[in-house]
Amino acid sequence: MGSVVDAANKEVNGTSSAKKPNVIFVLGGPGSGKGTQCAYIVEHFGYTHLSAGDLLRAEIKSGSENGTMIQNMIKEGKIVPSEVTIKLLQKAIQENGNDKFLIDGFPRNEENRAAFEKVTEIEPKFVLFFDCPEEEMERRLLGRNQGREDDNIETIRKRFKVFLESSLPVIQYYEAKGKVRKIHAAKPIEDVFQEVKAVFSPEAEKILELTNLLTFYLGCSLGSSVSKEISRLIDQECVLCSTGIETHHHLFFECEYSSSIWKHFVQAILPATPLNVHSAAAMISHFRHPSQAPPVIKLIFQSVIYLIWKERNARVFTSASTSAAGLRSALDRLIRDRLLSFPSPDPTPSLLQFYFSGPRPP
Ligand SMILES: Nc1ncnc2c1ncn2[C@@H]1O[C@H](COP(=O)(O)OP(=O)(O)O)[C@@H](O)[C@H]1O
Ligand SMILES: Nc1ccn([C@H]2C[C@H](O)[C@@H](COP(=O)(O)OP(=O)(O)O)O2)c(=O)n1
Repeated sequence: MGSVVDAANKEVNGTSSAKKPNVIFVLGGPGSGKGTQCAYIVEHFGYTHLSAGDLLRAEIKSGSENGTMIQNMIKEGKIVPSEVTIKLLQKAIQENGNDKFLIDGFPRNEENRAAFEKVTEIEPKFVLFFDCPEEEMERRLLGRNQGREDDNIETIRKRFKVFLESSLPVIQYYEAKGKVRKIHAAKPIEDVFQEVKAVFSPEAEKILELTNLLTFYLGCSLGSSVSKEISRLIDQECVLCSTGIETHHHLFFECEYSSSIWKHFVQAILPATPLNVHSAAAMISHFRHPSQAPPVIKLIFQSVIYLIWKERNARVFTSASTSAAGLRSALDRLIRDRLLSFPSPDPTPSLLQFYFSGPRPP
């Protein structure tokens, strides 16, 4: 049976308990510079580069039974069936000792994306998207000079069409999940890499972690002003307790002020004070009975995270502050208002009645 932490990992990352490699999808139109930048990332950040196109071309060369089919599809600028490409990617991942991969040129359509997720249960950490105008990509492809059969103007135009119709929707899918890191790719190689480097910096990692955390709890993707504000949340003193460094873990879970808010719900509704993002997620996913519990618990988590974040911002920007007791009352009101707007489930008691079986603020 999986542990609570396993379940939490699954809830947060969409992965099962087995250690999954860290995957970044590298997407962009043909000739946007994906392969070129991947080589730099490998050198600077220790990733292994897997190019779906290179794996397919190697498969043609190897004389495999699929070779002719793959060759014909590439010549036409079409996308090879997912099962073929995914098998090659899986094999390459398994044969490699590394645990972090740049998967370049994949997923190229919705079928690629859904099949990869289903087969591997891997959710990318983020998607690096090289945004480049068509004229520039065309110029680069015509000058690429690697002897590729598909770098001729007729096939290039077909590949552009496939990119717009099939690949852009995949990027939009990840955009809605807050996972796309867009790079302006029309600049000289070194300048593009400066932008890429910023995405891989330790600071960016912390921002990514916190953005994912807030997106997960608030159940929506975050606006750019929130993302900008999150980027400030690094290595400065916590404004709620003034005794710790304001990492996301500290701010939402460890801080005395925040943990006193969580404690308010312990025993009656929550089994314990959540110590971190994983235990919080595990609590949500493990409360299956009674049926009223999961939505109420999810709402409690969203509301606590939301109000702690709001309180933190009020202190940073307006110097106004609310005591922990005041915040607990505001929280109680917020939760009751939200529960009143939920449709009543059958059978009774309602979500609100379930919530009232918990503690009242002092
Ligand atoms: N920023 C850039 N400016 C000019 N040429 C570039 C740039 N990035 C890549 N190239 C060149 O453009 C061509 C296509 O780049 P490549 O990395 O193979 O693109 P992709 O993998 O996206 O198809 C290559 O010949 C490469 O040397
Ligand atoms: N996921 C993928 C990736 C590439 N392919 C095929 C179809 C693409 O036109 C070719 C070339 O892809 P590759 O990523 O090497 O090159 P470009 O980004 O088009 O320059 O390979 C595929 O069918 N499925």
